[in-house]
Amino acid sequence: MKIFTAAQIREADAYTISNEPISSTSLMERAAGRCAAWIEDRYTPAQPIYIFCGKGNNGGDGLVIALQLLQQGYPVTACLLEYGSRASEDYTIHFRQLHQQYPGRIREIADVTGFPELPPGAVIIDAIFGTGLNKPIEGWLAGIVHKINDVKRQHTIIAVDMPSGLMADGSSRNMPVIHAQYTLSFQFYKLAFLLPENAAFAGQVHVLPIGLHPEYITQTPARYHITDIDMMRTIYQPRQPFAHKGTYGHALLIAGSRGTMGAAVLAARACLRAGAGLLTCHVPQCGYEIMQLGEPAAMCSTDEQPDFNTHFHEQADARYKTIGIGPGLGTSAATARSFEKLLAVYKRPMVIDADALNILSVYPYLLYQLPAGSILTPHPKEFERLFGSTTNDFERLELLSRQAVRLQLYILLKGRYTAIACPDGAVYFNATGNPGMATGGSGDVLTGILTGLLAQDYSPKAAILLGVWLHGYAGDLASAELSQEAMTAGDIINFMGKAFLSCFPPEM
Ligand SMILES: NC(=O)C1=CN([C@@H]2O[C@H](COP(=O)(O)OP(=O)(O)OC[C@H]3O[C@@H](n4cnc5c(N)ncnc54)[C@H](OP(=O)(O)O)[C@@H]3O)[C@@H](O)[C@H]2O)[C@@H](O)CC1
Ligand SMILES: Nc1ncnc2c1ncn2[C@@H]1O[C@H](COP(=O)(O)OP(=O)(O)O)[C@@H](O)[C@H]1O
Ligand SMILES: [K+]
Repeated sequence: MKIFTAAQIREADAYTISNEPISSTSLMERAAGRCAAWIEDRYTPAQPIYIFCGKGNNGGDGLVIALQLLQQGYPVTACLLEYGSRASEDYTIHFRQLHQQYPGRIREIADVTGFPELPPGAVIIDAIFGTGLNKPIEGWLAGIVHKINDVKRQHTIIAVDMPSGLMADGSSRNMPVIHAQYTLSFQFYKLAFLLPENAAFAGQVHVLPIGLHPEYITQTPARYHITDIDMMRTIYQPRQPFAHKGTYGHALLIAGSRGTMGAAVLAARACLRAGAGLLTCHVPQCGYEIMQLGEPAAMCSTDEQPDFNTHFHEQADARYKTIGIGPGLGTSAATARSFEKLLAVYKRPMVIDADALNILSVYPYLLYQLPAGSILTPHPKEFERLFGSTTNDFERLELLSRQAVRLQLYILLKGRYTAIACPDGAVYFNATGNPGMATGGSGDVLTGILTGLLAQDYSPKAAILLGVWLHGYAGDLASAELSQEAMTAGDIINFMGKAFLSCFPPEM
């Protein structure tokens, strides 16, 4: 699914209005009607509801929601914020209707002392600002935002289209922003919802389709995308009936050292669970039995060194469809030297994670020797070590994308919505996963999955989109059965089978 900027969303609205055609008032009624229906599905008509409206079209949505809920018998109070701006045309039209039909339900607020006394359990609807926000909220309006946030533990806050105060496409650091539990976003995600610095604002995002014109959506290029199951179904390749293990590639995993062999075992198990035909793991001598017992289906090659890997470059020949390197590897000088020699001989896209990334941050010239199309999988700290720090998440996203283009690599910045930056400048956010995956070893599992998919001849981009999706999906299945607290990285591997079956049900 494409993620459009606020300006593109305005264009999509305008395109729909002139090409569907539909009046702008009716489009607002359609959009706000979807919000009202969402609320009606969840709350009985006894539910007190306070709708805070700004004077633009987001406020207009609030008025339409008020009208519709009042017609259904909900005790709604429309709190209209009178901050001096001229009201939008559609706001004015719906204000007149509300004023005619329910004058007693309107409350005009002209400063912070006008903030209403809320009855226990009242639901707050935030329709103050949407995509039209073009500067931070200031003055007494900011006071209203703080008042709403002060009661967020006692009242559910539902934001219409966006939490007010949040910029759709830029940083809102240190600005007053509504802390919503739910955001009902029209037709698209906004980029701002997906970045960790905004974690407190949007809450659970529900994207409500409002019938914006499909022609605009397909014809307009977007730089950012969010993955979905339809995309996965175009990527996934079912196995062939006459396949043999050679069909699905031989992967080499270079991982582990004394004390971190678990990372290597997790990556190995995940690689096989992702479907690799054959897997060889290169481990230090101390890891031989651990690996053989930890994953009997993997073959094992041992290093000259007892405690860490130093001679893996001698292994890396054309037999291997791909290489995954890094989990638990260690960063000794001898390991780094072997990595450099590996890069001189091995030219297919590989997966580079954990300590292999840390080696790259100490020897950054190696970044230029990575095979084109290789995949780097940093978490935010590893990313910072590699590419430096930024002042906000939007700048970091820009840096991520710039580096992927400059180095012609795929770079995954891991997190709640893992950002997948491609060499062509596009960035995909992954939609699956949950905080149960914030547990040691989850990243090693991802490395294994990506290596396993590359071995099967998925292109790097396909392997990443599918692999990150399945990793998060398996994590979601694991958390549903085991809880976010009790699940471990190994459970993500254990649920890979159910993830495949549920995303790609086999044809009977
Ligand atoms: N037909 C359609 O297009 C549809 C639109 N829809 C809805 O419209 C929403 C976008 O509406 P919008 O463009 O009117 O912007 P909105 O967010 O209500 O702001 C209003 C104005 O406030 C001002 N302003 C900005 N920042 C400010 C600040 N900090 N403090 C004070 N004032 C500030 C600024 O005006 P300015 O001050 O620049 O003159 C801005 O223009 C969208 O999110 C969705 O909910 C849906 O109904 C679907 C159909
Ligand atoms: N809150 C979260 N929501 C979704 N996914 C998460 C969350 N926290 C962590 N993850 C995922 O778990 C993995 C953690 O990777 P990483 O930090 O490298 O772990 P480790 O180094 O312990 O293996 C990443 O793929 C990340 O996207
Ligand atoms: K809003």
